[in-house]
Amino acid sequence: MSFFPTAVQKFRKFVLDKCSADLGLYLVSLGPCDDAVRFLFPIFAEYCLEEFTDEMKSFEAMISKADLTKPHTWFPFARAMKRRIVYHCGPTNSGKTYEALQRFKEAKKGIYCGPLRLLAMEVFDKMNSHGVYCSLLTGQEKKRVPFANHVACTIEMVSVDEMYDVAVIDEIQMMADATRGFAWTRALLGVKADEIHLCGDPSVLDIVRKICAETGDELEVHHCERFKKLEVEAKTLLGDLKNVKSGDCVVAFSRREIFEVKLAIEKNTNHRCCVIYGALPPETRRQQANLFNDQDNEFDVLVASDAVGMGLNLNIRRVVFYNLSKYNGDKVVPVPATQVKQIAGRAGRRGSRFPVGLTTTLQLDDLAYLIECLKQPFDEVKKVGLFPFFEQVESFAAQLPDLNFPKILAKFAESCRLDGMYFFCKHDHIKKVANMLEKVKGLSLQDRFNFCFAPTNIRDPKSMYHLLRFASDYGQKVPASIAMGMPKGSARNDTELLDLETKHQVLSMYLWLSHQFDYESFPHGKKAEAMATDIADLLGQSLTKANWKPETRQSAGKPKPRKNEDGYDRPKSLITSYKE
Ligand SMILES: Nc1ncnc2c1ncn2[C@@H]1O[C@H](COP(=O)(O)OP(=O)(O)OP(=O)(O)O)[C@@H](O)[C@H]1O
Ligand SMILES: [Mg+2]
Repeated sequence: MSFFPTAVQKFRKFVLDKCSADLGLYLVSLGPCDDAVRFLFPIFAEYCLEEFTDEMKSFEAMISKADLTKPHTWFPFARAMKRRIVYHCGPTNSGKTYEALQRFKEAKKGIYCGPLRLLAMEVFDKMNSHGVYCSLLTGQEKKRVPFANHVACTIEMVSVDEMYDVAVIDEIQMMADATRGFAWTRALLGVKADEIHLCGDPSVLDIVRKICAETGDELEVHHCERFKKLEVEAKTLLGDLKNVKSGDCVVAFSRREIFEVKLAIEKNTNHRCCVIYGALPPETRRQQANLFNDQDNEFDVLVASDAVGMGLNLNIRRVVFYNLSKYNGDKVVPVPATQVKQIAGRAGRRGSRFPVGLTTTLQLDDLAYLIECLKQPFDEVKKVGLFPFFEQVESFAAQLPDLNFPKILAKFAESCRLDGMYFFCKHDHIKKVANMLEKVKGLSLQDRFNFCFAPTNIRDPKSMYHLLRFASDYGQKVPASIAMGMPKGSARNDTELLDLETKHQVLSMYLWLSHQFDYESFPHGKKAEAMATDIADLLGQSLTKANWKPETRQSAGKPKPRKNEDGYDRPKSLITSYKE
């Protein structure tokens, strides 16, 4: 409340003038404490209602517009339906998605939604190969298959207007995700399907039960067990990557370490390594996964980040943790147990040549933590994520005509009211983009809101530069060009590989914008799609032959340090542990 400081000042004067000596002594005896607040606050509120009637009315109007309580009432149509919810609950690799997809396949009209484009593509391919016409809908791709009554989409693209017989919401535990959780909460509360199949671990089972009690939906739980137990290999690799074996997936938690591990394994053993990490486009991750799964080639080891934790069908015999700590944006912390379990659980896959899964660590010292993580029960989630729709932000903004978009968002987050089961999702990405676009003219509030959801790597200056350029063109009603050349060939060093990653990212953003906004503003969608496919191929070729020292995005492009006598600058941490 902007009048709060004045109100406090006037109220203090009012109390000093009016209160009796005894009351004064009582207040002094209380001192600054909760009891004093409990005693004075109701008087202060009444005082404000008397003295600041208009201000209080507009404050009340503003707060009422930032009301995120009772989110289940936002979807009256879904509330009017009798929805049957089946929760396929279990650890990774326990057949949850498989079971749900059986019902999806049998449905007359069905929707599948998952956290990654990769998962949506996987279901799209699987259904069409089984003769079930299925369209694909992600922020970047819209593949409409004629006569299709099924659609596979990413969670953010779920329609809460379309009617379905069966809906599958995969990885439902992501409702608790600090940043994206709201997308799953919205899907669960709003999807109009008679039968909804949730797939996930037990961590959100209790809160789903509570939500169903509020929505009046019927809930059935199917507990799924791993087809084969995951076993820990206690002997570890004793710190030596020479002990890596065919079918291993070595997991490292930074892009640099991934390339160092690949370099070390290919230098010191006969194994060749595929590579999978988050900055890679889905097509390239799939290409690397197929290369690894294919037995008839020398690429029989996979080196991957936590991106391997979800979505890819990988025939992994053993997950080897190179280390169990990761940089969380400001410091290096132990990898959370839930993530360790998710990743370790990728080992052993029913129907693959490695049905029994093994997991271990490179270093003996890490083994105890791995075992501790695997033993840890799923911590019960107490709150799930929410984030306002544009309409809610718009009606809130109408109360604060002088504030710009970033300040409106901040005020909304500060003022909004939530029920106990929900939290306001973190939105650093949105804040950063909103602030950057402040200087762009010609954008409506809705344009700004929509641009904030574009898939951008906010830590990559080049990616942010292109987003700013696209938004500026849009604001000036100039058709946005791609303004990016095709690389001549695959990468010869890490700087060029990073550049390919960024280029693909920018094209993927252009595609997303071309679907989000109108064709006239982003007319080169087809060209962007073709370039993205070619770059994904170049990335796949580059990864297969990558044998260079990794850079970081910040250092990439800076003059390379002097080469030493044997012709290349040694990667610091890993190679030094091997005698040349
Ligand atoms: N009843 C079954 N018959 C044959 N194959 C199955 C069956 N259930 C699961 N599978 C196969 O086992 C593998 C793991 O199944 P699925 O992907 O459904 O597990 P999940 O619990 O969803 O795993 P994740 O947690 O990793 O998503 C898949 O390759 C799937 O095709
Ligand atoms: Mg699954």
